Amino acid sequence: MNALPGVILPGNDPRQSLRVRRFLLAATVYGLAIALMGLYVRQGLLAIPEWQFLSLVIVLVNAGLYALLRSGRNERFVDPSLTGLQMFMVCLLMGLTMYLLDGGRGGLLLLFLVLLMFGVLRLNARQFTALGGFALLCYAVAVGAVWQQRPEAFNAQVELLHLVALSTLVPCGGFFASHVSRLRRLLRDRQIELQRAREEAHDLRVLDPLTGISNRSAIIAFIDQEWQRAERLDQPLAVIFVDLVHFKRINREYSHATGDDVLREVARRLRGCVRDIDGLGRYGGEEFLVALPDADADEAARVAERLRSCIEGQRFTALPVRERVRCALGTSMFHSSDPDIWQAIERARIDSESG
Ligand SMILES: Nc1nc2c(ncn2[C@@H]2O[C@H](COP(=O)(O)OP(=O)(O)OP(=O)(O)O)[C@@H](O)[C@H]2O)c(=O)[nH]1
Repeated sequence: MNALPGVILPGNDPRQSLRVRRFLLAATVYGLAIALMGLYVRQGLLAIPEWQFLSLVIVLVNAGLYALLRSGRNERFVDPSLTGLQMFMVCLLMGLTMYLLDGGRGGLLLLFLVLLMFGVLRLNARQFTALGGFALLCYAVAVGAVWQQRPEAFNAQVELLHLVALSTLVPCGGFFASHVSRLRRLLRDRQIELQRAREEAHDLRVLDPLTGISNRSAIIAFIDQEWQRAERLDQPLAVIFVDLVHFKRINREYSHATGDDVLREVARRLRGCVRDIDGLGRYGGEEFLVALPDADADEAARVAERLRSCIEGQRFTALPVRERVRCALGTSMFHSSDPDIWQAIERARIDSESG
């Protein structure tokens, strides 16, 4: 079965693959029906040319459906699983088979019922009831035609029983279809919830809850990755250490909540001052790190000045007009002689203290 993906099944699309798998299962049942018809031929209930004709029609219908699914053209249909179309073909093929048989319709009818039950997997109760009604109609038309044209091949009592048995499929299948479609909805809701929970867990893992930018471990991981890339491509990598000066006083004079607002606003301004490819993270309480891939020392100094004016140049709405937030910035370049990223970060921190 492992060799199937890519050859018989579309290997790169799990939903298409599931549709083709389901189709192949139904095609196997058709294969069984053709084999069973061979027994009918031996019993004299079906003529050889009619068996060949039925087999050819079944093979052509299935080849067409497979080509639609495998080429991806099914995606253009309202229901890309083609369940409605497949069920429609089941009803027509069942009608044709029942018409051509001279007796023993019950046995093959069972296999067609199995094929109809595939509809339960995709159709809702209303659609399945309509399908069951259409199946009944096809059967009734087929045996009605036998009664008209070959009365010797028609047994009223048996056909009546078949029709009654077929009619029980409608409510039973409808019940299963509604149950399965409820389960499908439930599964979809659970998948959405799971996806949301995954995203939240990811955010909790990598984002700083106060500022929404990368947390310490995420910015360190980013720098580590960029450092390896810079080494490989022989490109420069700069880091800027940003420390808010006397932040303790802001907390003390205007409250911790005001301090939080200032930190959030600082993070927002920093984000607005760097490129999308640059890394920005909260390193500690009032300390931030900015990583600049492919930036040399001059570029890092220019960015540092821009960051300073972003923070110091405008007032913070959480603070009185006269109050300004000051910052100390330090820059550093990563060297290939550094044993790890911490040396460059430490150099930037020391640089911020001396500045
Ligand atoms: N509001 C708020 N304050 C924080 C947060 N994290 C750390 N701080 C505060 O930041 C201050 C950091 O103090 P220090 O390390 O002495 O830094 P500073 O007061 O800016 O002094 P210098 O860096 O030496 O200029 C402390 O008062 C912490 O309580 C936070 O999430 N929210």
